[in-house]
Amino acid sequence: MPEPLALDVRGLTVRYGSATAVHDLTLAVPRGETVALLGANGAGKSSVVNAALGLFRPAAGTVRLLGREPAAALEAGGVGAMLQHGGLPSEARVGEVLALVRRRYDDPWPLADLVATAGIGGLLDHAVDALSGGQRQRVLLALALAGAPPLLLLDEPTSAMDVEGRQAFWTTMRGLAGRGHTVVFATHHLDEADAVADRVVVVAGGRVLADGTAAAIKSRIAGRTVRFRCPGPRDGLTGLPGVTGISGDADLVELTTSDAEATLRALLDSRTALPDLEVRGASLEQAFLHLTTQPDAAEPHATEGALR
Ligand SMILES: Nc1ncnc2c1ncn2[C@@H]1O[C@H](COP(=O)(O)OP(=O)(O)OP(=O)(O)O)[C@@H](O)[C@H]1O
Repeated sequence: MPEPLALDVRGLTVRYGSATAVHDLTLAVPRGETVALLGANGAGKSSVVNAALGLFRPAAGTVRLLGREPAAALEAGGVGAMLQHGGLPSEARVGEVLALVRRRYDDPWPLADLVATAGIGGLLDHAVDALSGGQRQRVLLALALAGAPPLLLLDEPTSAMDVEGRQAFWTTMRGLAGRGHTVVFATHHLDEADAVADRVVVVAGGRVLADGTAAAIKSRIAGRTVRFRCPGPRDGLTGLPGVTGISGDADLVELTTSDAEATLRALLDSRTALPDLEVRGASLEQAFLHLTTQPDAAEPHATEGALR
């Protein structure tokens, strides 16, 4: 018998009243993968995570976590979750909550290591009501890890963390992935997805728009970007050979081009200087915007699984 998938979502449809938030979505995550769910606000990421955790009964479709129904997988301690609006009991101290949750498991994550891994050493005596947003997320991480679960489902786990907290968090996740844990996380931080995930699933309108490595998704944008400092007028830049788009701020211009060489030749012919010139491949952010702003971005025929 092959090992069951860590996360096996088939034909998932989620409705809130008459509105359909997730349409017939299928997502298969083998054990050991780190998968990022990307999507704009309202794309359906939380709905997928919450349905995967069995928090409500979907309108259609099935979910299996580690080969079991969500409730059974959670009961068995196989799944750790961080929800977007994850609650903590009020009027308790962090250490008390952690002890309570660890007691649920036969073989909990050793306390000292758990505290160090989640970076909450200085918080154990703090009242949960007095935690900052980022501290709260670290405590929620510790609770999610308390049973040393093979599967982690994380909904925007770093949204309230500062840069240092985010870096520490992803170092922890990389360590877990290296030890064979499966990590599925929703995020708006495309840099995190690019740096951490083996696989990126772009969701729009409750459907999978693209599913592949960050490199494969970036390659969906043909061409490269040409950047340079340009405080003066930008007339004619969009008409240069190869240029498919223009962005940037007051000082810096960024041209997307399907033919960087032709664009550069034309720029050098027309300008005496191109200060701070850089030519780069497309970023995941550009690919994401490109994918999610296509007119047919959320139509049923979108390219589910096309990159795998
Ligand atoms: N409890 C609910 N009742 C009604 N509509 C809901 C509910 N939860 C989500 N929705 C709607 O379902 C759609 C998908 O929402 P969801 O929260 O899954 O998106 P998301 O990708 O997680 O968004 P965000 O990045 O903003 O967290 C949205 O249109 C949202 O308004």
